[in-house]
Amino acid sequence: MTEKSIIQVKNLSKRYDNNNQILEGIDLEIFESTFTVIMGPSGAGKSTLLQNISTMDQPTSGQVVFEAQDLTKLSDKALSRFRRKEIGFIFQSFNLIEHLSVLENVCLPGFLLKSKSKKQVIQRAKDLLTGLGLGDHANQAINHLSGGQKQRVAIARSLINQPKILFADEPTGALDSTSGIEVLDNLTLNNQNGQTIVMVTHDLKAALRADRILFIKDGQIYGDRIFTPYDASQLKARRSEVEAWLLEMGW
Ligand SMILES: Nc1ncnc2c1ncn2[C@@H]1O[C@H](COP(=O)(O)OP(=O)(O)OP(=O)(O)O)[C@@H](O)[C@H]1O
Repeated sequence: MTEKSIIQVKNLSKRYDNNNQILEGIDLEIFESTFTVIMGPSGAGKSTLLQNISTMDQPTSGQVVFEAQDLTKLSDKALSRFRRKEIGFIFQSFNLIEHLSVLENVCLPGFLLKSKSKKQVIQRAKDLLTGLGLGDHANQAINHLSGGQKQRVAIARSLINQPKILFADEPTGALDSTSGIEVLDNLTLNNQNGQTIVMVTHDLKAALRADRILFIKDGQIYGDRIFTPYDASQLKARRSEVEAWLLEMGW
């Protein structure tokens, strides 16, 4: 695991309008090229934490620092550019645009960022789709794809602008087991190539891919454990190790 910090979360709290305190005084660092998984009981605040770290939502108090900038202080315009340029996001429900083709979906964030020519964006999109086994589907309509294919399109879209961090909220939650494994294999491969990933999941198979697991309980970080990087040949031993720790956490 590298020790270069990419995001620092300082004393972050989140309270919704109905006044419930969801997250309380979270301090956390995410390190470059790591694969961090966030687990914990339903309603513990996992997605809220992900949304607040990734700037999809604003904390009630505290800081989220990225390259010496406090993201909670950015203007809407700066925040919007930050999101396009520096982060990718994958959702359980894919969030693809149904009336655009596969290729158009993947290219869209690249066209919006405008840091590369259209030709370069299209070429990168095609390369990403090929790498994800979707090279032959570029011109297909989204609604002709399976769930697993849709999630792989979403991965390609999330990577189009070479984000510093990829956030994923239950990316395998709506998939059958085989498609889920394909998506996890793609995420693992990207991580092995240096992509920093932070993923919320309930799925033990997904959690096994992590080199760090945060366990959230009652809006706080209850457990934070480093594991060796994922190695498919050591799956059985890893499963026992992760499962034992999660049981200790009360999973
Ligand atoms: N926009 C919102 N307004 C009010 N309360 C909210 C909002 N979003 C989430 N909550 C509440 O915050 C708490 C934490 O929700 P969150 O989705 O972060 O939990 P989670 O750990 O991801 O749960 P799950 O595993 O069930 O998805 C829950 O009680 C939820 O009802």
